[in-house]
Amino acid sequence: MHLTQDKDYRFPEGFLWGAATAAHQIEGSPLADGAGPSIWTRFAHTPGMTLNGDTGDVACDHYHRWKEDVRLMRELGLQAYRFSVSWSRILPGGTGRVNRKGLDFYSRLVDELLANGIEPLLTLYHWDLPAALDDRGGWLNRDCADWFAEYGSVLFRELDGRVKKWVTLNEPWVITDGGYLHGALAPGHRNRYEAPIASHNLMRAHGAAVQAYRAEGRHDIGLVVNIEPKYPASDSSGDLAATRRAHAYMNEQYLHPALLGRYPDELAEIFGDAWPQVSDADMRQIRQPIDFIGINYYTRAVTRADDSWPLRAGSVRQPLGTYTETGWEVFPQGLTDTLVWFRDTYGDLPIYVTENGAAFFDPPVAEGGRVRDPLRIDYLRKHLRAIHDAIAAGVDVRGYMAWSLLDNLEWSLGYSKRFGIIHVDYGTLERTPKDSARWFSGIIGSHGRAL
Ligand SMILES: OC[C@@H]1[C@@H](O)[C@H](O)[C@@H](O)c2[nH]c(CCc3ccccc3)c[n+]21
Repeated sequence: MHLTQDKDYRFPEGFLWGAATAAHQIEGSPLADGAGPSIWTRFAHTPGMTLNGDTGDVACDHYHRWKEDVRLMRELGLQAYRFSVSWSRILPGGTGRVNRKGLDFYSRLVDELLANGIEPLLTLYHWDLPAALDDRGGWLNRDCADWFAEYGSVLFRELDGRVKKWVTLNEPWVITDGGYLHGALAPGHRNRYEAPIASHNLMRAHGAAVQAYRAEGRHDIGLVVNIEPKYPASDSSGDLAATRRAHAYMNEQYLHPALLGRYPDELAEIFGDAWPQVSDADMRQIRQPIDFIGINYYTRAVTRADDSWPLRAGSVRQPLGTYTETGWEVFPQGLTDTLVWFRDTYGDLPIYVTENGAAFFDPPVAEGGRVRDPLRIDYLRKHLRAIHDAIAAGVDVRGYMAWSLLDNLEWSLGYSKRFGIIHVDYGTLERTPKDSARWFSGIIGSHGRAL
C-alpha cells in the first residue's frame, strides 16, 4: 500500500497547467468600444436578479487591466489560460456587422499571452448571449445554430493559428437548467417545454460551429461540460431510478448527442410531453467529430428520489462531509470516477479538466500582502491527486485549468463567492496572489512532484 506522502505524483510530460476565467465575470466595461449588451447585462440590471444587485459593469476591470493579469499569469508560471470571448463585443447585434474594436481587444490579449509563453484556450460561449439575439428568441430559435456558426467563423478567421484550442460552449447543462428550466440564470425562464428545446438548439449550434471550424480552422476544437457524478443514497429501487435520471439529465444529456449521436432514454421519461421530437438530420449535425472534451468538476451528488420538479431526484447532504462556501461537498474521488467513467463510456478522446476549484471564506489581505487560503490548497491538491489516479488508470487527461485565476463575479451570487487563486479587492481592483497561487506555481514547476 502506498503511503500518500511517498507516492510520486509527477504528471506526464506536456501536461498543460493553467487557470480559467470567463468574459462576463472578469472584464467589466460591457458596453465599451461599440459592444452591444448581453443577456447578463440585461439580467443583472433587472431588480432582484442578482445578490445585492451586483452587475458586471466593473467586475475585475480586466478589460483595462489585461496586461497586468497576463504578467501575473507569467509570474505564476502558468502554461495556459482558458478565457471566453464576449459575443456582443464582436457582433454587437449578434449577427452581421463586426465590431473591429471588440476583435482587437481579444487579438491583443492573445498576442500578449503568446508573447509570455502562455497558450490560449478560447471559449466561444460562456453564457453571455447578445441581448439582440435573445430578442429574436435566443436559444429557442432554431436559427441560433447559424448565428453561432457565423460568430465562430469571425473568430476562427481572426485568431486561428494563434489560438489552437477552441471550445464551442461552456456547460450547456447550466445554460439550460439555469436559464430556461429553473430561471436562476439569464435569460431567467422557468419552462419545462423550453428547456429541452434550448438544450437541443445549443447542441445544434455546437455542431454548426464545429462544422464551420473544419472549413476555416486547422487546429483543435471541443466542448466543455460540467459533470457531477451521482451516487445513490441507498440501493432502494426508488433511489437507484432517481440516480439514473439525475445522471442522464446532468451528465449524459449533452455528451450522448455530441459523441454518440443520441439522447439518453431517461430524458423522455423526465420531460414527458415536453420532450421534443428530434430529426436524424439534427442528430447528425450535433455529432461532429471533436478533438477533445473539457470537463468541469466541482463536486458529487449523493442522490435519492424526491418530489422535485421535474427530475424527482435530489442530493443528500453528507453529515461527515466537508463543504465549500457554495455548499458543494469536497469529494476528490468523484473526479477520478468521472474521468474513468468518461473514458469507459465515450472512449479515449483526450480530456482537459477545464474547471476545478472552490470558494472558501478567504481572510482579508494581511500585512505584507498575504492571503492565507489553506482550504483551497487542500482542495486543489486532493483534486490534482485524483486526476493523477485517473491517469494511472490509463485515462488520457491532457491538462488542468484551475477555476479561477481571479476572484470574480459569480453570476447571480454576485461578488459574494471568491474562487480565485488571486485575490481581487473590488474597491481598488488591486490583485494579490493568494497562498494557493504560490503553491500552484510550485506544483507547475515540479510537474506535480510536490503534490
Ligand atoms: O461556480 C463556479 C464556476 C462558475 O464561476 C463558472 O462560470 C462556471 O463555468 C461553473 N460551472 C460550475 C459547475 C456547475 C455546477 C456545480 C455543481 C452542481 C451543478 C452545477 C461551477 N462554475
